[in-house]
Amino acid sequence: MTAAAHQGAPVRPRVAVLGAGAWGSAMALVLADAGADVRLWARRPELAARIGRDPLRPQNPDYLPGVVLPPTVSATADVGVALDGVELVVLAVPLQRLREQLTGWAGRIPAVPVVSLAKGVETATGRFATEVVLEASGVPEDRVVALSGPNLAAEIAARDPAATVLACVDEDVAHRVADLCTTPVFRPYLSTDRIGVDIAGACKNVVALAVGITEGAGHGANARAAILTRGLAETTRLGLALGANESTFAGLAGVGDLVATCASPLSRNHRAGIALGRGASTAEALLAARGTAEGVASAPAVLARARAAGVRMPITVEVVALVEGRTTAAEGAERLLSRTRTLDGP
Ligand SMILES: NC(=O)C1=CN([C@@H]2O[C@H](COP(=O)(O)OP(=O)(O)OC[C@H]3O[C@@H](n4cnc5c(N)ncnc54)[C@H](O)[C@@H]3O)[C@@H](O)[C@H]2O)C=CC1
Ligand SMILES: O=C(CO)COP(=O)(O)O
Repeated sequence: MTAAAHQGAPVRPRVAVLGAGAWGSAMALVLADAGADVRLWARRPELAARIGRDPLRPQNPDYLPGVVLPPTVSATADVGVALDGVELVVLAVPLQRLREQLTGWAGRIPAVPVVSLAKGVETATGRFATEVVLEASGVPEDRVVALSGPNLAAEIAARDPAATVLACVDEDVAHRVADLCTTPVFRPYLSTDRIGVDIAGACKNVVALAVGITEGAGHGANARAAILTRGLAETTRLGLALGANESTFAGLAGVGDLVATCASPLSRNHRAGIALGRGASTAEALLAARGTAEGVASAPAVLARARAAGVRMPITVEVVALVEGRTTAAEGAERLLSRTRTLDGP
């Protein structure tokens, strides 16, 4: 027993956040505010050193400029140090890099809940984020939790109020994770529809690109709302085909995240979409995003998954064509508007 525990001081749970980009760093702040000692793992030793230069005022200016993290966040580039004695592991690595990292950490992840923060589809396999976690880590399904919702990292790091969804097939595990990350301004809701939450998060990035494209092409609020709503309809269609619950798409991880991402200039996918709509190349749009815009890599994989399931996703089709340089925003809009008349809804 430590001296602190012996004297009755509360013992802070220890948690690991693996990935020190914007979202990993913001979640480290939330977990620390909720009472945890957080080990934030950065792939690059120089980033870990920069974050921890002043241990009383840790900062990650490259990803969260102007934000001082709580002193109970410590950074390391040694994953063994990060994982030592933790009650929770949070994965905050961009999706296209997640499998290689998890494979490298094989056998090192302790038997605790593992939370996946990524939103996307792996291009090589068509797998959604928690499917990659399950396959590459060997962690059983009842310990894998998808966290997703309207959660722009900069707003969370500024302690602006927000809600999110924690989805796990075992609701008790989602409750345990919620206990570790609830703060006065960060409120988790629970779900058992892990795959639905994953699908919603991946597809909203593609829809955010489409809304940005519409905006960049100079169209107004009506057009943007049409793309958002019909984007949600095709996302729901895919979800239903893959076994998700329809209600998930009407919740925080569905319409909630779409509204936040499609409305906010903080969204990297939104910014990339605006650039594409103005005629930028995909490479230029990725630079304009200033950070990971998962929708660009994920869109073709979402479409492949939809086609394999026999699901129509006309907006995603046009995003993919534009990202692959096969069409223009104007041609895409014309095709979408001239499609065969159909019923509203998914
Ligand atoms: N930033 C946000 O507001 C939110 C992001 N997300 C999701 O979280 C995931 C991570 O995004 P962000 O932290 O925002 O990205 P980011 O662009 O801010 O940072 C990505 C981080 O990953 C690191 N990285 C790159 N390759 C890596 C590798 N092979 N192994 C380990 N780390 C590597 C980068 O150095 C950087 O530190 C994405 O899937 C994103 O969609 C979800 C909700 C909110
Ligand atoms: O997922 C997000 C907000 O919920 C962040 O969106 P971007 O990845 O587009 O910045």
